[in-house]
Amino acid sequence: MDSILKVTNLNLKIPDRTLFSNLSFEIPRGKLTCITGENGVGKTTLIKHLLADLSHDYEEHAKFMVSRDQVQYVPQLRSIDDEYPLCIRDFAAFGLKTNSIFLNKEAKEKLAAILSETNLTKIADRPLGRASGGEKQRAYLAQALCANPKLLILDEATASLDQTSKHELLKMLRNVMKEHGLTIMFITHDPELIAAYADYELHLADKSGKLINKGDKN
Ligand SMILES: Nc1ncnc2c1ncn2[C@@H]1O[C@H](COP(=O)(O)OP(=O)(O)OP(=O)(O)O)[C@@H](O)[C@H]1O
Repeated sequence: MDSILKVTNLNLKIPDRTLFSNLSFEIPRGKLTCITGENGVGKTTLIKHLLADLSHDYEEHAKFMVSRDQVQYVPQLRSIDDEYPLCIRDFAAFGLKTNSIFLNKEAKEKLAAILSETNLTKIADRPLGRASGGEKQRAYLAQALCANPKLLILDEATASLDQTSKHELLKMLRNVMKEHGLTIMFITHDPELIAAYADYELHLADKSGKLINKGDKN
C-alpha cells in the first residue's frame, strides 16, 4: 500500500488506563480515511500523540512520509465567540506562509482561489464571529489549505452541522483532495458520511485498530 503514515506497535497510556496496545495501521496516500470509534476510545489523543512524535522526529512507532509543516490539523473545538472581529478572508490568510501583513500578488491570487474553492468568496469580508457553523468550518478548511498541506486531519468537523452543511463540507473535502493532491484523515461518528464519502475507515476499538476498505469514491 502507498501510505502516508505507518504506525507500528504503538502503546499509548493516559494516567489511569491504556488507550492503545500494540496498535498498528497504515493510512493510504491520496485517499479519505475516516477515523471512527466510540466516545473516549482515544481518537483525538492518538492524533495529538502522532503529531507530537512527528514534531520531535521520533519515528520508532509512527513514520510519516511527510514533514510536520506539510500536515494541517483542524481541531475539534475552537473558541470563536460572536464578537471575534477578524473577517473570514484575513482569518484564512493566517495559513499563508508569509511574515508580511501585505500579501504579494501571488499570495493574493492563491487566497482568492482557496476562498472560491471553499465557497467563501461572497462572505469573505464578514467577521468570522458572525459566520454560521458551516461557514466557520469552511473558513478553518480555507486557512488549512492556505498552508499547502499534503495531509489534512479534521477532528469532528461536522459534529455541530445540519445534514445539508455536512454533505456540503464532505463533497468540498473530496474536491480539494483531488485538486490539491491531498490525503485526508477525518474523525467522525457519522455512519452516513462514512458510507458516502470514505475510501477507508480506521475503526478504533479494544485498544486496537482495523483499517477497512470502503470502496474508492469519486
Ligand atoms: N491529558 C489527559 N489526561 C487524562 N486523561 C485524558 C487526557 N487527554 C484525554 N484523556 C482521556 O482520554 C480518553 C480519550 O480521549 P479522546 O478525546 O482522545 O477520545 P475520543 O475518542 O477523541 O473521544 P470523542 O469521540 O468523545 O471526541 C478520554 O477518556 C479522556 O478523558
